[in-house]
Amino acid sequence: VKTYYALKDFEGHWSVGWSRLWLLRTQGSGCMNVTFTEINRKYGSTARIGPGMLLTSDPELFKRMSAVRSTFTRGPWYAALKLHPERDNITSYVDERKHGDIRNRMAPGYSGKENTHMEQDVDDQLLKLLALVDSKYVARPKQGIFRTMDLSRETSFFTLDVISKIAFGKTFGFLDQDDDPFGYLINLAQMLPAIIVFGVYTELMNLMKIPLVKAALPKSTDKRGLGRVMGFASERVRERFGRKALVRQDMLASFINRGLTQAELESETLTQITAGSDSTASALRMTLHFISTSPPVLDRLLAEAKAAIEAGQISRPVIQDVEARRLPYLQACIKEGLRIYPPVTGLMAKKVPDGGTMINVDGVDKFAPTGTQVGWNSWGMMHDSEVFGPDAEIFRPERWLLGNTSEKEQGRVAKMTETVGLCFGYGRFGCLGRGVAMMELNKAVLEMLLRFNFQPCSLAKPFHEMVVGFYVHTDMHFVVTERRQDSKKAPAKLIEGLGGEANALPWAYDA
Ligand code: HEM
Repeated sequence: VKTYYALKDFEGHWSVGWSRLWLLRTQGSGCMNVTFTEINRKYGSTARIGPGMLLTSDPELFKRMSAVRSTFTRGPWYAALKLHPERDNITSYVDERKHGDIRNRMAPGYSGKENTHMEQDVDDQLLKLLALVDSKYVARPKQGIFRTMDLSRETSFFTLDVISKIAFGKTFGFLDQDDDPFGYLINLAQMLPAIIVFGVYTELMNLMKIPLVKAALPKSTDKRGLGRVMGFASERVRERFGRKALVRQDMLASFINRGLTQAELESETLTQITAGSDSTASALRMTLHFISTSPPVLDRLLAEAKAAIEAGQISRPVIQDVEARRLPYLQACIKEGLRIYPPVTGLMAKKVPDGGTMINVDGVDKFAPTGTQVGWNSWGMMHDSEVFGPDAEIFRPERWLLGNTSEKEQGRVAKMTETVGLCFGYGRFGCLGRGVAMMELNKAVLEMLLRFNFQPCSLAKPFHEMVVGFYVHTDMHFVVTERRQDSKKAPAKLIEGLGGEANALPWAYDA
């Protein structure tokens, strides 16, 4: 009764003041993003979703909670992100001091400033992906070759190989084998729902101390799944220690230089892989999906790219990150892809500090007591028509281009840009891999579309989806054909605005 009354000012489903079952059912439904968005639309920008638990789609509250000097802390929800049986990792530390310390030591490695091979490593993996698509998946009907490609798998293989290459200097080999030899993706799809249950019933984390449960968790000696990937990462870590230690200039080297121990590294590398691959893969596949199913958008993007190639502004065979950031329409497409399908849908719940706090819900101040957790509704935030316009449900990159130079218009685009940046979190919890992710998207979106035409096999059901913090996409079958390189010049009206920084999302998070 006390818990119920503590949050009585906040509206929500009738049961959520008393029980966590509604939250568990919603999170397990496979479409929690949609239900959460309905809740925030119906009950206010911050609504109640469980005893002691709120949900917000309000960008201002989200920024206030994550800001560098905010007194909000991570809520118990974060403990569910502990993937290793014994050790925490950067995403799971609830203790602010420990999180701050490890973050400070890991940020330089993630930023790429100490990793001189990073861009070349991304290029190499992209070229491998392009060659694979060309040799194995391009349909050539005139030669009687009909085949399809599962974009969900290939995009995951690409981001997994990129992250392993830039992190440890060696790829997992997903693209080489064009397969998931470890059963990693299947195992991840099984683990994510468990993380959701632990996020709701955090006390269940104690089960991990039971030897039988502990034995079932992924470990580096496993032959398959997440454990096999952990094993691969552990081997790479081991190579850097001892008498004949391997010396390389990459993320791992940067972490070691900042004093991370072998044990810390083994736990962090698994997080690096899961945080760094799935999010970017889903952004890439969904952006490709939306562009290739919107012919006017595709035409305009290709026109911009071809004009830039003709003007010598794009390196071949792979565009450089800095060049991509100067293409306004490419940037608009990438931001629109992140917005329409924000890659992280987990609650990332922050905790109200001692003394409680006032939360403004659509103009009305409401009191949230100490310890209340406030979860994030990323989908609702990115589909907010107040910020993104009345057509927020539609993929329309044009919304990111300035209609005129008035202050009002600049303010509109600046507000959207700031809000879409929240896809990566904010402030002291913001994504450390944002620069890497943007580099992958800048290159892969353009180079894939310059070479290939993608046509979904089924327009009625282009893919299967399960939303469990990340997205598990399967059966995303496309017919891929070679794009004819015609030399016709692109119409000028499609390519205006080249040059400058194109309002790109910043290269790296720099607080
Ligand atoms: C489009 C791709 C990506 C998106 C949308 C994304 C989004 C996020 C979000 C929402 C958070 C948590 C924010 C919070 O707790 O409030 C996060 C944290 C993090 N991400 Fe990403 N991420 C992406 C790609 C990557 C990549 C490629 C890497 C690694 C190279 C990475 C590494 C991390 C790390 C290490 C953290 C934890 C930061 C901390 O706890 O201090 N992410 N990301």
